[in-house]
Amino acid sequence: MANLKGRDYIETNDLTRDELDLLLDTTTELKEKFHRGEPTQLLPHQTAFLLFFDKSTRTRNAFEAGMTQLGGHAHFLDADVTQISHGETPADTGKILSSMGHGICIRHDLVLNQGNRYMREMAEASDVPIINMQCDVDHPTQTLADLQTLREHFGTDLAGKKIAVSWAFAPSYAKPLSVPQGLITLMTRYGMNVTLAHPPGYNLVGRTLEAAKANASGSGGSFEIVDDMDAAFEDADIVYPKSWGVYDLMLARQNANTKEEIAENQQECLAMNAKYKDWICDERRMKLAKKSAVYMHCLPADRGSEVTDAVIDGPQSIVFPEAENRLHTAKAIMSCSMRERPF
Ligand SMILES: CC(=O)N[C@@H](CCCN)C(=O)O
Ligand SMILES: NC(=O)OP(=O)(O)O
Repeated sequence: MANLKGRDYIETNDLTRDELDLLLDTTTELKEKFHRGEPTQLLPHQTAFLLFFDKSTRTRNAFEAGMTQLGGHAHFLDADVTQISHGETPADTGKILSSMGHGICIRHDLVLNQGNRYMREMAEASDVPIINMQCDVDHPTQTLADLQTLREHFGTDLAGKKIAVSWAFAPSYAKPLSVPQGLITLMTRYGMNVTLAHPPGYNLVGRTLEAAKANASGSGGSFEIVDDMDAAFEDADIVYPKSWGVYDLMLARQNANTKEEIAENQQECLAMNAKYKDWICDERRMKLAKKSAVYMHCLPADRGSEVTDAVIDGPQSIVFPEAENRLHTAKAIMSCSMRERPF
């Protein structure tokens, strides 16, 4: 029987199907109890540290409210106001925090080759579970909530469903690559037919593409890459259009040391994005998908650029139930990793 006590949750690909299913079943149980108003104090007196290198609305609040509902406390840490900003190492930070609490949750997503490595180094040194609240490789608490939302909508057998994970135009900022990477890696585990679409230059990290291919062949699903948003939407059951940054520029950020260099990198990325303003999810494109298709987005969405108001506020959109599921999955991940099997 699957048991995740003491385990890290850094990439969904680190877990077996049974372990992922345990998290999904626990999510369902916790969600039902939440809506019935029943207590779920599975982690009394426990502390989870929430360490953020980047902004958040959903993730922070899902983990903070979630930990309160589990009977424990979530302690928010802005990396900029800790000694991390003076160079204290992930190993030392992890050792200290794990001597004072029961779990460490981290968001470190903005630069390729940094966030995932940071979490792995901290995990190596710390005695408590490390939970990835978004890194450069994966956003596994988001994609688990997405999978939960799909199971609620379509039922637990998602094999054969077509999901279009497409790049979309955004003028706001160069968004991380981790959501599309996490989606193609996880949805292919569940036998889904995953189509990834993006303009040239918006490729994803190679090892996540390899994982998606391997996962699809292992589950009887499929994985393909196209350069045309319409083709991806054709006959899809699920569309998940969202923006992400230019691969080479996201990689080059590793060498950007000053605020000015990062701002320049951001401007170059937005200038490239502006070439593809027609990559928007609008009502015409939604008609290419199945009539029964659902629209998803991790949020925040750039309204009017990534998606029209008519689509995101329309009958096919499931973005708000999807966002609510961030709470229930966060609780499932914390309770399964920070104690014995709860149910
Ligand atoms: C962290 C960030 O700024 N952007 C995130 C939003 C949260 C994840 N769904 C992104 O679009 O990937
Ligand atoms: N979807 C998501 O992770 O949102 P936040 O960036 O607001 O946490």
